[in-house]
Amino acid sequence: MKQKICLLGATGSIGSSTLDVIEKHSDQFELVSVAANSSVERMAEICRQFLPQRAVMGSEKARDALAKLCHGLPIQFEWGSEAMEDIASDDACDQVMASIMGFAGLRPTLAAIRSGKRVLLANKESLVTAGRLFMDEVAKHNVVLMPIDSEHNAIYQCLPQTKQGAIKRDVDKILLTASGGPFREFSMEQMCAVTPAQACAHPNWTMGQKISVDSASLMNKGLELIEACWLFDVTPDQVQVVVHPESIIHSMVSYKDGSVIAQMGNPDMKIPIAYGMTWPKRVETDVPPLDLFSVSQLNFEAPDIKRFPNLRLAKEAWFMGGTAMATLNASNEVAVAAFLNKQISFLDIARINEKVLERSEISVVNELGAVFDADFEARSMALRVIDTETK
Ligand SMILES: NC(=O)C1=CN([C@@H]2O[C@H](COP(=O)(O)OP(=O)(O)OC[C@H]3O[C@@H](n4cnc5c(N)ncnc54)[C@H](OP(=O)(O)O)[C@@H]3O)[C@@H](O)[C@H]2O)C=CC1
Ligand SMILES: CC(=O)[C@@H](O)[C@H](O)COP(=O)(O)O
Ligand SMILES: [Mn+2]
Repeated sequence: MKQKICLLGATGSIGSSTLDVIEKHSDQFELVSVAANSSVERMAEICRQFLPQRAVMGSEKARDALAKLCHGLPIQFEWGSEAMEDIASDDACDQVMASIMGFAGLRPTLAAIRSGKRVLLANKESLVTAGRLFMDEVAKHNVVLMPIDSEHNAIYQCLPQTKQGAIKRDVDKILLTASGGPFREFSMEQMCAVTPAQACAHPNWTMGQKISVDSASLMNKGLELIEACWLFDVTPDQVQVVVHPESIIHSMVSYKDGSVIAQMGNPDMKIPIAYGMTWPKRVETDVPPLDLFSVSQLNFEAPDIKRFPNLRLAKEAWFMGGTAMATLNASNEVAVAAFLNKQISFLDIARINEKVLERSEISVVNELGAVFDADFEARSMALRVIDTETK
């Protein structure tokens, strides 16, 4: 029986790598539903090639445009967040790739969890913002949650495996690798004037714009630190961020006997995606095998939180607890969008995040509404800060 896949964020970078894996292993996988926001032409190509049963867009206008481009295809065209939740929980699928960018991915990812699907989690923002509630739902519905983020997938691979999944046993600490991004060696003065194009030019990975900017500001590592804490039930004190500019080691687990187990490979998301889709088995990918002679050297250094304060802010948000992580994430999403629109400078991103985190009221998260309220408030505050500072 083929595994039936629902692909949320089909038109993005993770979406595209997932489609490559599905295509290469079409004897094992079938794409049954897809969702994206507004990239109608790319979605039309996907629909023509894979003929999913259902395709959902972010707006009615985008849905209508897609339906027009795909006229005659036996596909149900829909729009809106409820339809996204519906395809993610539909009986027609077995696995959901959660690869919508940002907080917008939270509701459909939770819908997938609540309906017991295998969840392939790329959308780190949903776990970072909803944290404990998210993990409680995973436990309640006995869901296989496969981390797709390369570092977390690596950590998962480095842990002892059971039929239920990886377990944390005899672990001393997690070594979370970071490339350091395109500005690893830049001074503050140099970072003042960097452009969105420079920030999006990641040295090792080809990714969407938002996560690329996050990598450049080290917010990606901050989000990943929180992500690791929720996924592997550790605190930031048990996670050491290690800058490793080559992105060959994707993370490591250090055990109490002094052993360190690392997962390595060429930096290509098809590896963690295929692993998540086929676990506990492995399948071939078209990623070239790692040639250590051509890599030649692996380097390591400590992160510099003075130049990259977002990493510190993420750690602080974890210790503040409650809605602090949703607040920081929302501020960052707004600030990154403003940077990409050339409204603010690169260094303003962390400044805005710090102000919003400092000024926001942090509350306990007893139910999902608290997360959505914090997200809304922090977005409004971030926009106000940007508005005042750019006048
Ligand atoms: N790219 C990578 O290598 C990695 C990515 N991740 C995570 O995976 C997620 C996706 O990243 P990436 O693929 O790079 O991002 P992209 O920007 O390339 O793609 C984002 C996808 O999400 C869709 N989308 C955005 N907003 C909405 C919305 N409101 N409703 C529905 N769909 C929406 C986009 O649709 P449209 O095209 O129509 O806008 C697109 O399909 C992020 O959370 C990121 O942190 C994690 C590890 C690695
Ligand atoms: C591919 C992936 O998982 C990204 O999150 C990547 O790790 C970004 O790299 P850095 O944030 O380490 O620069
Ligand atoms: Mn990552």
